[in-house]
Amino acid sequence: CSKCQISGKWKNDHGSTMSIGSVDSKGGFEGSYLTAVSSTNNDITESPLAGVQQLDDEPTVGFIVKWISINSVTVFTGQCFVDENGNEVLETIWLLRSPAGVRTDNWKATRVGRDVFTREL
Ligand SMILES: O=C1C=CC(=NNc2ccccc2C(=O)O)C=C1
Repeated sequence: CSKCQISGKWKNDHGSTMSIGSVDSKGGFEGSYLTAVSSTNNDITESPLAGVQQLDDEPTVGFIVKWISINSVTVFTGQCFVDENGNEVLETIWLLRSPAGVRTDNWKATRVGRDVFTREL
Protein backbone atom coordinates (compact mmCIF):
# COMPACT_ATOMS: atom_id res chain seq x y z
CA CYS A 1 0.00 0.00 0.00
CA SER A 2 1.44 3.36 -1.00
CA LYS A 3 2.49 5.76 1.73
CA CYS A 4 1.78 9.50 1.66
CA GLN A 5 4.64 11.49 3.24
CA ILE A 6 4.57 15.25 3.76
CA SER A 7 8.26 15.75 2.84
CA GLY A 8 8.95 17.50 -0.47
CA LYS A 9 7.22 20.19 -2.47
CA TRP A 10 3.49 21.00 -2.48
CA LYS A 11 1.31 23.67 -4.07
CA ASN A 12 -2.19 24.83 -3.20
CA ASP A 13 -5.08 26.21 -5.26
CA HIS A 14 -3.79 29.78 -4.83
CA GLY A 15 -0.49 28.72 -6.35
CA SER A 16 1.39 29.07 -3.09
CA THR A 17 4.16 26.52 -2.64
CA MET A 18 5.71 24.91 0.37
CA SER A 19 8.90 22.89 0.67
CA ILE A 20 9.11 20.46 3.57
CA GLY A 21 12.23 18.71 4.83
CA SER A 22 12.63 15.19 6.17
CA VAL A 23 10.30 13.80 8.83
CA ASP A 24 12.11 12.76 12.03
CA SER A 25 11.40 9.63 14.09
CA LYS A 26 8.78 11.50 16.11
CA GLY A 27 6.96 12.76 12.98
CA GLY A 28 8.39 16.27 13.30
CA PHE A 29 9.31 18.38 10.28
CA GLU A 30 10.27 21.90 9.23
CA GLY A 31 10.02 23.76 5.97
CA SER A 32 9.24 27.02 4.23
CA TYR A 33 6.14 28.50 2.65
CA LEU A 34 6.12 30.79 -0.37
CA THR A 35 2.77 32.51 -0.59
CA ALA A 36 1.09 33.42 -3.86
CA VAL A 37 -1.49 35.42 -1.93
CA SER A 38 -0.93 39.07 -2.76
CA SER A 39 0.47 40.58 0.41
CA THR A 40 1.42 44.24 0.86
CA ASN A 41 5.04 43.98 -0.28
CA ASN A 42 5.64 41.96 -3.43
CA ASP A 43 9.14 40.79 -2.58
CA ILE A 44 9.38 37.00 -2.62
CA THR A 45 9.97 36.04 1.00
CA GLU A 46 9.71 32.55 2.36
CA SER A 47 7.93 32.10 5.67
CA PRO A 48 9.11 29.37 8.05
CA LEU A 49 6.86 26.44 8.98
CA ALA A 50 7.04 23.60 11.49
CA GLY A 51 4.74 20.70 12.20
CA VAL A 52 4.13 17.07 13.00
CA GLN A 53 2.60 14.13 11.19
CA GLN A 54 1.53 10.64 12.22
CA LEU A 55 3.69 7.85 10.85
CA ASP A 56 1.10 5.62 9.15
CA ASP A 57 0.32 5.33 5.44
CA GLU A 58 -2.14 8.23 5.12
CA PRO A 59 -1.10 10.37 8.09
CA THR A 60 -2.95 13.17 9.80
CA VAL A 61 -0.83 16.29 9.98
CA GLY A 62 -0.61 19.70 11.61
CA PHE A 63 1.72 22.59 10.85
CA ILE A 64 2.10 26.29 11.54
CA VAL A 65 3.33 29.04 9.23
CA LYS A 66 4.76 32.23 10.78
CA TRP A 67 4.20 34.86 8.10
CA ILE A 68 7.19 37.07 7.50
CA SER A 69 5.40 40.04 6.00
CA ILE A 70 2.84 40.64 8.75
CA ASN A 71 2.43 39.47 12.35
CA SER A 72 0.05 36.66 11.46
CA VAL A 73 0.23 32.92 11.82
CA THR A 74 -1.69 30.20 10.02
CA VAL A 75 -2.23 26.76 11.50
CA PHE A 76 -3.06 23.99 9.00
CA THR A 77 -4.45 20.59 9.95
CA GLY A 78 -5.50 17.72 7.72
CA GLN A 79 -4.52 14.44 6.17
CA CYS A 80 -2.30 13.19 3.38
CA PHE A 81 -4.13 10.85 1.00
CA VAL A 82 -3.12 8.82 -2.02
CA ASP A 83 -5.93 9.25 -4.56
CA GLU A 84 -7.30 6.66 -6.99
CA ASN A 85 -4.60 7.55 -9.53
CA GLY A 86 -1.80 7.11 -7.02
CA ASN A 87 -1.32 10.88 -6.65
CA GLU A 88 -0.74 12.41 -3.23
CA VAL A 89 -3.29 14.96 -2.02
CA LEU A 90 -2.96 16.99 1.21
CA GLU A 91 -6.42 17.99 2.43
CA THR A 92 -6.24 20.82 5.00
CA ILE A 93 -8.41 23.20 6.99
CA TRP A 94 -6.61 26.31 8.22
CA LEU A 95 -7.00 29.09 10.77
CA LEU A 96 -5.37 32.41 9.88
CA ARG A 97 -4.83 34.49 13.00
CA SER A 98 -4.09 38.15 12.46
CA PRO A 99 -3.15 40.58 15.24
CA ALA A 100 -6.07 42.44 16.79
CA GLY A 101 -5.17 46.00 17.75
CA VAL A 102 -7.26 45.76 20.88
CA ARG A 103 -8.72 42.75 22.72
CA THR A 104 -12.26 43.94 21.90
CA ASP A 105 -11.35 43.21 18.24
CA ASN A 106 -10.27 39.66 19.17
CA TRP A 107 -13.59 38.25 17.90
CA LYS A 108 -12.79 39.12 14.25
CA ALA A 109 -9.09 38.19 14.20
CA THR A 110 -9.29 34.52 13.16
CA ARG A 111 -10.29 33.37 9.67
CA VAL A 112 -10.92 29.77 8.60
CA GLY A 113 -10.65 28.09 5.24
CA ARG A 114 -9.91 24.92 3.29
CA ASP A 115 -6.82 24.34 1.15
CA VAL A 116 -5.98 21.30 -0.94
CA PHE A 117 -2.29 20.81 -1.73
CA THR A 118 -0.97 18.66 -4.58
CA ARG A 119 2.57 17.81 -5.56
CA GLU A 120 4.38 20.63 -7.34
CA LEU A 121 6.04 18.77 -10.19
O1 LIG B 1 1.49 38.13 4.69
C1 LIG B 1 0.74 37.15 4.59
C2 LIG B 1 -0.23 36.88 5.59
C3 LIG B 1 -1.06 35.81 5.50
C4 LIG B 1 -0.99 34.93 4.40
N1 LIG B 1 -1.83 33.89 4.38
N2 LIG B 1 -1.75 32.98 3.45
C5 LIG B 1 -2.56 31.84 3.54
C6 LIG B 1 -3.47 31.67 4.60
C7 LIG B 1 -4.26 30.52 4.64
C8 LIG B 1 -4.14 29.55 3.65
C9 LIG B 1 -3.23 29.69 2.60
C10 LIG B 1 -2.43 30.84 2.54
C11 LIG B 1 -1.46 30.99 1.41
O2 LIG B 1 -0.69 31.97 1.41
O3 LIG B 1 -1.47 30.11 0.52
C12 LIG B 1 -0.04 35.17 3.38
C13 LIG B 1 0.80 36.26 3.47
